[in-house]
Amino acid sequence: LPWRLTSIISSIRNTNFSLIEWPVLGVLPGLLWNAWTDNLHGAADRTLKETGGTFVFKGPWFANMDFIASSDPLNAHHIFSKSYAKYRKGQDFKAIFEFLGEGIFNVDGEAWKFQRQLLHSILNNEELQNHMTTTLKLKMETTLFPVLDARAGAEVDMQEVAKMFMFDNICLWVLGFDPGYLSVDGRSETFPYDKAFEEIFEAVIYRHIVPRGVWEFQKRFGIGSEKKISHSTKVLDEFIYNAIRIKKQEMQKEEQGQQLDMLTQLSTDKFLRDIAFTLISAGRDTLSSTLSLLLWLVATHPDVERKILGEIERVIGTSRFLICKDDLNVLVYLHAAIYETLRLYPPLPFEHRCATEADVLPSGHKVHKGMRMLFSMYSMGRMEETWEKDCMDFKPERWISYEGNIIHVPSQKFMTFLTGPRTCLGKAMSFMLLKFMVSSILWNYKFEMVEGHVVKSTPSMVLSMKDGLKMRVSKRNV
Ligand code: HEM
Repeated sequence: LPWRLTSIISSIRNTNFSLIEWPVLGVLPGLLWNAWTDNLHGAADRTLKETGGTFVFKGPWFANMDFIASSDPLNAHHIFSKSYAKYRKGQDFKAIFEFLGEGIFNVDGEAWKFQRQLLHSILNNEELQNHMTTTLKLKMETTLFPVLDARAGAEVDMQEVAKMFMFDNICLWVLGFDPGYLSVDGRSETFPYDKAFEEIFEAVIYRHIVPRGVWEFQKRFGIGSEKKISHSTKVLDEFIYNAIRIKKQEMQKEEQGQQLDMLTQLSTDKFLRDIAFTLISAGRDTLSSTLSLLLWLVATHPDVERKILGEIERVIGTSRFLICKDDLNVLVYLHAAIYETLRLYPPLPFEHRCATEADVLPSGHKVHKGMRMLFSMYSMGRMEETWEKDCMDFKPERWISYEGNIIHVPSQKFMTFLTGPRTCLGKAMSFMLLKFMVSSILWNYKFEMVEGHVVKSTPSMVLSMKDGLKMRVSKRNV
């Protein structure tokens, strides 16, 4: 064990990971787990910086675990755009993310094309977007603001509030009903969905760092994180299937016993479940993660807060909320602050692909067929080569041109929403919703960090704060 420990530590420090003697059944996964869990994405970032942006990880020959990790923009362009056909999600991705079923994140080829077209038209529908801002405003007025009023002066975990608030909203938009998770009475212990998502997203990281055979073995016998993932998937499935059943019954009633619409007829409950699960996971965590990280960054950068408030004042005037969607276009500094948050803290910190054939990356690294590619967006947002010497500073100004417009950064350099044909379909919508929420929240409430609270990240597929975001909230005199 001491020899292995030394070799593991030196491998982690060295530029090339070559772990030939991998004690597959537990020892190394456990060590790596402990070494990395404190700041997994930070550890990956440090290693990528030391290796010039790309390294090869060699697992034992029998475990099929070799992968290339990279944060190099040229490699990003190659993998996600130029040679896109050579890099697919692949069978490993599908197995790791099996809870997404046949949803868009998990499929390639024709199935992906079909869902992309379908979701593109749904997410860009103006009527739906207007409905979303209307319900969001209503939810802020009737739930979020009363919750913040009730807790004024007390310690509030704003990450938890953001998660509950986004979960209610996303269910309203995707499933058509509001589960009422966030309420003035506080968190309901009988509401297991938040925990279920968290357990799944943490277990996904585990599935990335242990050989497939190991977690499949654990899954078969219901051991450790695999037990949690199967329980959590069941909990969420029950919730979504139930919502689909109620929705279908309502539609049937509305149609007075006639046939349901074509899509509902064509779609099986399983297909609707996969799409709903995908949209809820795509929207809930990315938006709540950005919202809480932005609140934290604003609270710890008073100059940024002052500038955001100055800009909002010019648009909102004496009301509590933005009046119309067009007002959002004027909020350039807030737009830049959101970009800056997403650069330093991408809600989805890494991406995963599988090579369908042998290839050579622009960085010179050889790729063999079936090899996994892990791409760190977290590290990419912190590269001096792209973001200059002050890359670690939170500075929304870097996104604003001399003329006062948002500077366009090519997506292979700012990859928070990915680049290439599989770019996020919810980017424009996310900016709209975030600007609408953040402007109203910051205009009405002031947030200060609770003394001594340290913000740390969890080892999860979605960037999230380990001990929450403890803040003190007070009402502003608008
Ligand atoms: C700050 C917010 C968001 C960020 C940072 C973000 C980021 C991403 C990333 C990195 C991907 C690529 C994932 C992959 O290929 O594995 C993606 C894909 C996607 N996103 Fe987002 N997302 C955000 C919000 C949303 C929202 C609100 C929706 C809609 C409800 C959405 C819908 C989608 C869809 C449907 C895809 C799949 C695209 C495809 O595979 O062709 N996203 N997003």
